[in-house]
Amino acid sequence: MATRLRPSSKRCAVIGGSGFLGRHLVERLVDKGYTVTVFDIRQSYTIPGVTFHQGDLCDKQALLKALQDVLLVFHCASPAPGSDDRALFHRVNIDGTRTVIEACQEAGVQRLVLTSSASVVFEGTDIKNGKEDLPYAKKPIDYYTETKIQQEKLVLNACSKERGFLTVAIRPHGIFGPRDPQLVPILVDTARRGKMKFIIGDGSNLVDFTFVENVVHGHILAAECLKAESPLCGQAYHITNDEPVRFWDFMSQVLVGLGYDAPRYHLPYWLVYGIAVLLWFLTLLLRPLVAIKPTFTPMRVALAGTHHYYSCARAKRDMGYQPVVSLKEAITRTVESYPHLRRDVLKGAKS
Ligand SMILES: NC(=O)C1=CN([C@@H]2O[C@H](COP(=O)(O)OP(=O)(O)OC[C@H]3O[C@@H](n4cnc5c(N)ncnc54)[C@H](OP(=O)(O)O)[C@@H]3O)[C@@H](O)[C@H]2O)C=CC1
Ligand SMILES: CC(C)=CCC[C@@H](C)[C@H]1CC[C@H]2C3=C(CC[C@]12C)[C@@]1(C)CCC(=O)C[C@@H]1CC3
Repeated sequence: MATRLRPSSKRCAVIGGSGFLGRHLVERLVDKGYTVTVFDIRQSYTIPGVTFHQGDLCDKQALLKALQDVLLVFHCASPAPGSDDRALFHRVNIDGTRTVIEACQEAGVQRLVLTSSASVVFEGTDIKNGKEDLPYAKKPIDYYTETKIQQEKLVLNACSKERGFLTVAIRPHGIFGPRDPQLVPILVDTARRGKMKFIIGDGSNLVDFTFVENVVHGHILAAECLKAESPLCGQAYHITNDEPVRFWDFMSQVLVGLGYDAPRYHLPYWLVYGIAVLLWFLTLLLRPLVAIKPTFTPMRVALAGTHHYYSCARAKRDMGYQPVVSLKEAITRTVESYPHLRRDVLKGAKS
């Protein structure tokens, strides 16, 4: 007679495990001896021992198949923040997250760790050493932020010690590192089109950029500390590098590391923001005729020209979090991981 083994606490599923953060998380979990199942709309790699389930997280039946015998779930799937598709954000981040919660509860999952974002409190104005008790943004700066807020509320409100279903949300900020499809590639593309000459504002604004391995470390610590008697239940935690840096110094270090010039000329913040808003309206008006994707969206200008850095004191206190990779080492490793984006290599490929 076949005997069914009891699900192990080292068995977990990563929803969004094919993405940038998700894949780093999967790799670390495997290193730590976890048995990992990935659920994602696409499969972008293979790792021996990791099981892949390709499907849409809005499909409960597909999720239920992937969550069999799983006690711990990481949910780090989301449409890309750069997409301007409100219906898609709503469907995946809000309706889809509701489906994830229901599927977890039906499958007997005990712990759910959500990747939220520190931007849930960002309204486009300065945040200095922001704590988790800041109110959610009343006027979210884009559809991404609007739906990340709803997503986080859904997950935290689902936490129930009575039902044995515990939840926690990790709020990283400005994740970067090897294989990131956003920050470095967009930066290099902007520089190659000659648009990275200008500093928006006076250049003194401090920002958190968080190395992906620190974000992964925060997620795993949260999962391992999430117990019925722990303070983590139903709470949100900032996870950063704990080394706020001037936005334009960070950008310059990455650009110079890859052989591009650092931005030098200053432009007034409100002028650039105003132009970005005008361009955004224009793209909306022209959308039926042409699809334009402006580089400087109001969101990016706000992120580039304001202070936005967060305290991770709560994560230090409740889960003993400390960044495992310093900002200096993280930038070096990131720059080294993009040899194909170096100016000399791209120039050579063109000629
Ligand atoms: N990058 C950053 O700076 C920050 C990110 N975050 C959060 O971290 C998480 C991970 O981000 P990141 O790794 O950068 O993003 P990625 O886009 O690299 O990863 C997300 C993954 O989820 C997949 N996915 C999207 N929609 C669905 C769906 N309906 N069903 C199943 N899978 C789906 C994506 O597939 P596909 O690529 O095909 O869409 C992708 O593989 C997100 O929740 C994001 O909001 C928070 C703070 C900062
Ligand atoms: C001004 C300019 C063109 C800069 C290029 C870099 C930007 C693409 C990044 C700088 C800050 C980044 C960031 C995010 C995406 C990439 C940047 C805009 C997020 C919006 C990703 C999703 C989040 O949850 C918050 C991030 C904040 C920082």
